[in-house]
Amino acid sequence: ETSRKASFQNPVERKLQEDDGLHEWLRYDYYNESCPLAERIIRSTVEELYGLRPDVAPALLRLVFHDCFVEGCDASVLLDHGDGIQSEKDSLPNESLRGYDVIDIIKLELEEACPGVVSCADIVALAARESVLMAGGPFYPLYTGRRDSIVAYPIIATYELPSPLDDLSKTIESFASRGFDERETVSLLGAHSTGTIHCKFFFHRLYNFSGGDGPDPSIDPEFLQLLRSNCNSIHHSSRPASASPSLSPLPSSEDNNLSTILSQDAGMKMDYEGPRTGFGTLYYRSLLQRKGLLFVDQQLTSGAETETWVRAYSSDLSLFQRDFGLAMIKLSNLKVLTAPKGQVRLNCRKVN
Ligand code: HEM
Repeated sequence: ETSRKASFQNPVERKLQEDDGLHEWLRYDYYNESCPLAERIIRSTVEELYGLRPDVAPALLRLVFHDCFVEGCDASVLLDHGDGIQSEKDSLPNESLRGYDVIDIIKLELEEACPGVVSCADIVALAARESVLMAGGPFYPLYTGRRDSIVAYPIIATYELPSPLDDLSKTIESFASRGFDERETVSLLGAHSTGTIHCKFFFHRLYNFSGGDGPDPSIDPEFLQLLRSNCNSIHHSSRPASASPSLSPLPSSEDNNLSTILSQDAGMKMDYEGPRTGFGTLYYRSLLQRKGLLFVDQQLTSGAETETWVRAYSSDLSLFQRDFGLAMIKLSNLKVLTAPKGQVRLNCRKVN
């Protein structure tokens, strides 16, 4: 047992061990005795829900990023406002975060099978892994044994989650502050191969970019026309109606053009060239064709090192899949809480 732990020991474990020695560690199959079916239940529930609503996959993938980036993978993002909790859900970067209802469904299934055993933080990490598979990405092994926080961090969520308007150096700095190098950062953004980006997040690039007269010059001209027409069409909504119930309402419409657009909930599917046909390569190829949706995406081609990785991933799917899997493992292990810290919430939206 000792040698097994030693050989799997990663920096997170080492850090935890140094802290006090009382900690349990994350390990593979943490629930193998307490809830042997846990991982299978999570997999089958995600698969089933994906069959009904394929947009659960991008929702859950984004959720693990927004959870882990803010004080670690502790399900703090799931806590509702109230009872002394100021929720992270209300912070600006989490405005269109979705999937809370999906986590509730998975949690219910697990509570039925093994009450009070499986943490919400593990559910978030494992559900994201299954979502990556559903979206056509790689499988990656994950440790389990994360515990849930008893607080939320709305200020950190507001100021430390990266913005779609960030330039490359800001993005690199932000990911470096969580231990990711440029290669890992480029691979993680490959998550933008799937899901929907609403016009409001790239609208600023289409007309008076950076206070100038014209559009963002880094956008391919034909693609610009496509984006403009997609975001201007009043009746257009690329999001199927069934996908919206857990979305925060967008700002109410006023008479000016921008608010009309915001209220229309219009957006672009990131896999607009076809679903599941290359989680990864297509995203990077589109960046090379100057067809990135978010400013932050397109910026990856503006630095020598990041551009090298964009090129590499655009042509080598297995390299991308390997790097993406490793980066997701690292993301899913950020600053976890292990026993005796934290708790296993009974309801993911509330502390016990
Ligand atoms: C610089 C870093 C990042 C920024 C600024 C960023 C920003 C955004 C924005 C603005 C959206 C659009 C949301 C909407 O229209 O409702 C989005 C969507 C998404 N992001 Fe990111 N993101 C970043 C990194 C990541 C990472 C690291 C992951 C996962 C590993 C991720 C996964 C996703 C997914 C899957 C979606 C689609 C969500 C959906 O369809 O509901 N993002 N992101």
